[in-house]
Amino acid sequence: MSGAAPSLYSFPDVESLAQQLRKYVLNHQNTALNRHGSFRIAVSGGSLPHTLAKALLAPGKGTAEDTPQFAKWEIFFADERAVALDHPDSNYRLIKDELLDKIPSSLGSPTVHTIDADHATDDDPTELADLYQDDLKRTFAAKDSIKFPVFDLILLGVGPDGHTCSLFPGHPQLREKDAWVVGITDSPKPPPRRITLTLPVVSHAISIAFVATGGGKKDILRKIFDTEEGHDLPSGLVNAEGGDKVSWFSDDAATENVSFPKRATCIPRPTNACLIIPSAVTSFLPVLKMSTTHNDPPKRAEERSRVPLRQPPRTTGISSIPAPTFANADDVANKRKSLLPQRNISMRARRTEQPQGQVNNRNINEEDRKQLSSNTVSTTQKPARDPTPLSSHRAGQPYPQDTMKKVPEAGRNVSTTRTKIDHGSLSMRPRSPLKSQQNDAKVSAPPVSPKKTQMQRPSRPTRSASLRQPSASRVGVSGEGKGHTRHRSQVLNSNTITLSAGQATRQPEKLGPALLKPQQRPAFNTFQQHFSPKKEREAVRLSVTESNTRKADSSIPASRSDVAALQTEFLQVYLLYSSSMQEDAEWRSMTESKLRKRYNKVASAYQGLLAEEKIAQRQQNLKALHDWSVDCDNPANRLDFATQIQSLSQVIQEVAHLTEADSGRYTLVIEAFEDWLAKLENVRESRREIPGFDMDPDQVQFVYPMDRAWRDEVDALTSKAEYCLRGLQNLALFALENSQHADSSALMQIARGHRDFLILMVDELKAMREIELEAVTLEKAWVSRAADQLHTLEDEQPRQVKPRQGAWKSA
Ligand SMILES: O=C1O[C@H](COP(=O)(O)O)[C@@H](O)[C@H](O)[C@H]1O
Repeated sequence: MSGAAPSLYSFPDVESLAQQLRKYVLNHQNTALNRHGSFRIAVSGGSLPHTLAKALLAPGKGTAEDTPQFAKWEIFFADERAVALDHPDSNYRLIKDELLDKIPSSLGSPTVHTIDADHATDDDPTELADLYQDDLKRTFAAKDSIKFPVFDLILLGVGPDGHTCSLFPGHPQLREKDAWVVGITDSPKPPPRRITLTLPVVSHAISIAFVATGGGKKDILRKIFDTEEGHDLPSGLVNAEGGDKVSWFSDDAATENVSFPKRATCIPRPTNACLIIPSAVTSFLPVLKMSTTHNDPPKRAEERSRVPLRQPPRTTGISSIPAPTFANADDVANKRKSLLPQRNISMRARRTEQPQGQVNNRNINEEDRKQLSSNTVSTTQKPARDPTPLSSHRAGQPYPQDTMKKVPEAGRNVSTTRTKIDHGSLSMRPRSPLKSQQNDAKVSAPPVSPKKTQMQRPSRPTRSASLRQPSASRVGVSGEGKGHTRHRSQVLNSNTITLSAGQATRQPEKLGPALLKPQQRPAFNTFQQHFSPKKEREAVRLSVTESNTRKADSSIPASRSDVAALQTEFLQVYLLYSSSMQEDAEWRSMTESKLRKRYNKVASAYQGLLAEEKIAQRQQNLKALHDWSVDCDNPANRLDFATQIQSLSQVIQEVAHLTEADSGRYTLVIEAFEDWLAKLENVRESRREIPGFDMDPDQVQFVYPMDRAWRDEVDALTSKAEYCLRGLQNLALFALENSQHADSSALMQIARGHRDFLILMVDELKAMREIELEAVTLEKAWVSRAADQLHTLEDEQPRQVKPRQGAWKSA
């Protein structure tokens, strides 16, 4: 159980939902392709295919990120009805009609994993489920045993009863802990026989998305998200198990009754936090230890280590080196244990005995294996673990004639991609685990599943030259004095020896006895080459006694073996770097998601408080209004309730007009006064700088009084404000000022706010008038003093020029 909550997205309509779903799916596609080169998705039936088709077939932006790369898709079914593939109830047929048949050829064809058509109508769907599980194993556990497959994305629907996949409320299959796929015969929704992925498989997916639209889903969504009961429903269990890996894409009609916090936009989860490795590097990158997802619940760490790692490239050459997929010794030990799902014995009691053909197949495989061993693996040979003819087939490509047969067509000319397994042919299809164990007891042949430990290792001479191990004769052929660092497993210690070609001599202190017989050096395996933990390294110093080819450029590695070793170094550094990058990205995304959750929690708590506050405020207002109206009935009040309300509303309106920014009358008189005050300050400042009356008379500045219009306007506004104030103060409402309800009501606060504002307005208007009068008086005094001083001066030193008449005289 993850503990974190799923995301519930609610969009106004299916169109906007489809847009976001497209982004979400393609985001997962791109991440998956970067991680392992294919996109492994499971889809449901019901209403989902229609919405999915709307999302994926819509014209995109034309960018690579916004383009479905169907050729790299592996489509599985989250559940399937046990009916023929062309039956109207078939989920395959549904997705085929809605989506597959409509994919433009330019986007490629997905590989679609259908149920086995031959068993689709069996009375008991157990075999059908097992065969589908086998198909999953071929994709997810081709190389290694794993506990559960890890889908890149599972798209689910939800029924009105809360079922998802074909997991129905209260059904015993909900408790399945080991099997990947189970059959049911008693589905409450027709048809009764079905197969379905199990709950642990669903919850192991990297991401899980439900698509639920329309008013028909509103009750079940409310139940799932808002009630205790909903947590036990199959879809509620997916929420609980998947936690924040789960996203719900719904429309407003479906979420109408849900109180659980909804989101209106889908923020794509940073699933592409993984390092994007250039394809040039991945082509020879031995393994990228991939954390399946940063969302895996921590308690599954042990399981996580078993999930399939990066798929090996399918080409040979340097990329054909078998990639070890276990990071440590424990894992290697684990590898020997079967982690494949073990079906509960009682459930399997009904199963028929393993047909004899299975044993034959094993013999054939064994023969085949021997033949493979005797062959030299060429650089163009397919790796032994590559899909056999039984592996899934790409839509649109021809099927191998001998290993499949066409599935009946559902009205259109589309062939299914399910391969038909011919038990008489060379079959590597692993049986279900229990069967395998039973057969292992009967047959001494090795298990059919091509486990890596049993696989033919490509013979060294044919491996790509660039990664070929240095042969004894090549060890010494290194750059002149340019030994490079190697892992100890690569370095052959010896006393000084002259190599067979007589070309290089090792320094005695660097070489151990092992090099005395360099040819007996244990065969180097590719696991060591790439995965030996970095050991203490020593530079191999070579004293080259003869070099006919390396003189030109000592910076170029001496031989292919040097190149191989350098590549190894590079890859190890690269792996270290990439894993630290990935850890960092995972940490960031985890922190981000924690923060987001915390933020959402606070935000939704705040929203809740606001809503409560609103309700409380409304009640207080109603109460205050009521009390006010009651008070108005008091004969002491001259005005009736209606008149008082009107009077309050007039005041509110008047104040709003007067104070309007830029054009309100009160605003304008204030602005004019502030300008005048600024000039007054300037004049005073200039007089402070040149004290007394020493100033050149032409430079003298004077303070002019405000004009008459301004004074009249101030007086008029003062009267208006006083009038409004009187109107307000006459309201009976203020008699309730100390009453418990009315006092804190918005109504009272508004009335009180206006009253206080008007009081301040009157005060301010009066203050402006007084300041202006005082300033003018002071100015007159200053001018008269200046005039007196001038006369005195003139009497003492008669001047030629009489001072100009002061402008103040005109004031
Ligand atoms: O029977 C099924 O129903 C569910 C829900 O279908 P919907 O039409 O209500 O969306 C579906 O997810 C499942 O695949 C299908 O088999």
